[in-house]
Amino acid sequence: MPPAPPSTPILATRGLVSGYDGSRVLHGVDIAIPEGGVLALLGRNGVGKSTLINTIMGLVRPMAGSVTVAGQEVAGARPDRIAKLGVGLVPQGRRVYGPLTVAEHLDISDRSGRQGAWTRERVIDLLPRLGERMRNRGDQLSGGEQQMLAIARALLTNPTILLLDEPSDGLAPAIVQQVGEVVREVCAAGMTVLVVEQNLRLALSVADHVVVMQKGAVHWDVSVDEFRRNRTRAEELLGI
Ligand SMILES: Nc1ncnc2c1ncn2[C@@H]1O[C@H](COP(=O)(O)OP(=O)(O)OP(=O)(O)O)[C@@H](O)[C@H]1O
Repeated sequence: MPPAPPSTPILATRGLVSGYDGSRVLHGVDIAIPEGGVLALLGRNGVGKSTLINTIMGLVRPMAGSVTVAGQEVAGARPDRIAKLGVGLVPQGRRVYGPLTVAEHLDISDRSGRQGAWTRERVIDLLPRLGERMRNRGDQLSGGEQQMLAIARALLTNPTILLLDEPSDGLAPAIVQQVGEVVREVCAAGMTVLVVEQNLRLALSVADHVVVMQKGAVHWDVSVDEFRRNRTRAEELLGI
């Protein structure tokens, strides 16, 4: 029997070059995630992790290279088109609007997102604290609650691929653990995930694959098991 053809990754970049005002931050990045895969994107500050996520989402315009979602080329497409193809973003810094209530945030995602299995009931079931805070404004929420809201908002758009940019940033250790549990549940539900995360323990607890970036390029692309076996190299690359 001939060997089965390699399955098309659901999210892939090839030779992706991107940056700001003509200056390059990404110098030809190749990543590929199979359906249901969870990739942790690691690297020191400023290597271009957020730039990669924002370029995939269409928020930063690529200068060259390709981004494909389920085989469809989307490099240079607008963020709303990329979202419609099933890419959801939990942005760095959460981007919660102070004057809007939790319910109003969720209404916006409900209206603008795709229909699917992530209903409001399911999302509140996953994030019960938000259910208790429905009438509270964004600026009345703790950092952890804002992060939960950012995750809820993205899930309500029913993505098939979720991009998470530093979900544990600035949170107390107990809250980091809660965020980790939520991310693990979302992954266990079969979501394809690309997560940028400084908290190595959290990153390795959710991911099956690791990409370490250096200076705008992929430096190391390995399974989590291989990463754990090369602890010294990992520490050297990440400066920990
Ligand atoms: N909006 C922007 N305009 C101009 N330069 C930017 C912008 N955003 C990021 N940069 C620059 O691009 C480079 C990569 O930043 P990026 O945020 O992608 O890195 P990162 O790996 O996500 O780092 P961190 O962990 O600090 O968030 C940095 O030199 C940064 O100053």
